[in-house]
Amino acid sequence: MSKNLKIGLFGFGVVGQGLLDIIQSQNLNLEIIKIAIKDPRKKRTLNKDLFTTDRNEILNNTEINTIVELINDADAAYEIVTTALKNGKNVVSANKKMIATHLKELVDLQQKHGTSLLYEGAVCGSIPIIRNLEEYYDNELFHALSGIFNGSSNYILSKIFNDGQSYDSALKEAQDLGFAETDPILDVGGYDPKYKLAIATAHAYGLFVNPDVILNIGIQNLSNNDIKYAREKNFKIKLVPTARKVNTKDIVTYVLPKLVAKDDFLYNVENEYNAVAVQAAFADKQFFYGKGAGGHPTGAAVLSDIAALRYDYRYEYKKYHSENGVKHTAEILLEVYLRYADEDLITLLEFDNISERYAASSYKYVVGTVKLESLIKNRDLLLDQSVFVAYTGRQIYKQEQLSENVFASELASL
Ligand SMILES: NC(=O)C1=CN([C@@H]2O[C@H](COP(=O)(O)OP(=O)(O)OC[C@H]3O[C@@H](n4cnc5c(N)ncnc54)[C@H](OP(=O)(O)O)[C@@H]3O)[C@@H](O)[C@H]2O)C=CC1
Ligand SMILES: N[C@@H](CC=O)C(=O)O
Repeated sequence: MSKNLKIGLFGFGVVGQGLLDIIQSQNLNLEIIKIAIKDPRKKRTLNKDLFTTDRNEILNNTEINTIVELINDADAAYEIVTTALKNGKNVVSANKKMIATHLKELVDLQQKHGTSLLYEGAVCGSIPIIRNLEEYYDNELFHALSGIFNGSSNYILSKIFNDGQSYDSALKEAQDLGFAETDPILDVGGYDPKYKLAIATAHAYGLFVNPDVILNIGIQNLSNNDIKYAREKNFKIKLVPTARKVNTKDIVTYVLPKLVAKDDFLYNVENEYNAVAVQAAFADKQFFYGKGAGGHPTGAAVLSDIAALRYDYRYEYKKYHSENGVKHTAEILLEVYLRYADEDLITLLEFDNISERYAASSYKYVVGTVKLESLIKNRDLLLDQSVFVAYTGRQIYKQEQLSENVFASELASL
């Protein structure tokens, strides 16, 4: 029998409103009892009696059995979600930063209190990737995932590459359309896709990676020279998170701008659309595509989670509980395009090999292979405005990795 859901909603912004629009357009067996917001002076589209600024009015209300958390404050979201789970309430959340940062604790809390936390809307908006990773793919056979996990930065890059728009005006549009985070450096700096990557990695491999150890380089330093370089070689630039097994136990993760060629799955993913390309042993490549930001697409994913709670659905984290011995590594060589100003950076990064070099007074770049560990070690220098890094898509394997047949086939993929 399906449960009658009595909902306490936190947040009535882009996603909260989007969810309400969808709920109001359908005849669903659920009821929103109360909505918590932050600013009591804001004009609302619903009766003011439905709103509160006191979170305990919802968290301590015994009639409410389901919390839907859609606020833009990760610390407050953590307090709300953990209290709700401890109080025996099931939770749906779209807060990727909060979930990625506290995932292990949130899994333990669900187990301890017999409650369920679902978060499909937190990763790639409307694309049902978490339930697919959780239910469909076996760990041994899952090789890699990558894609476009951030609608705002993809919107900006699309406007730049397709319409010749400026970075600043495209960012402003992404903000006006409700795609961007409150602080847009989370989007353009690659933090938001990093949180999403950490969550996806947990469901793909059973590996919980602290987002702080994942390298994220964003598009905030993109210059006209970088755009010209990419255009001349018929590439587009996309911001691409990747998680990949480099042998049977080691998993590498990173978020980097990528030079994307016409035959890449991601080349035609534009605007706020997201995509996830998956590589598994026998299924080979698969591709998920859909809107990754915006009130209605994200609201649709949130509603799908709410509906799943009616039937007591919960993530079982089977790969994590199987203790499969997978671990995180940064021991990998990547080929990158690097624009720079200071020659010392080239020395510090200890390039393994440089295949292309250009130096004029106002524009210098190299293309070469570098250890991911070196990029991580020098991350602060890579964030300087004079620097832009983009992955070319070539990953160089060590001889022992190549000798494991099953992974050698991945050389030219994802
Ligand atoms: N926008 C998008 O496309 C997507 C967003 N997300 C995630 O969904 C969440 C919500 O995003 P979005 O709707 O865009 O954000 P908005 O900024 O549009 O709305 C945030 C809402 O949270 C409320 N709020 C903030 N702090 C508190 C608090 N302490 N207690 C109660 N309410 C609070 C605000 O109240 P008030 O109205 O009073 O200001 C507002 O209603 C974020 O975690 C975001 O990362 C996920 C996928 C896509
Ligand atoms: N700011 C995010 C919103 C959805 O997660 C994005 O742009 O993708």
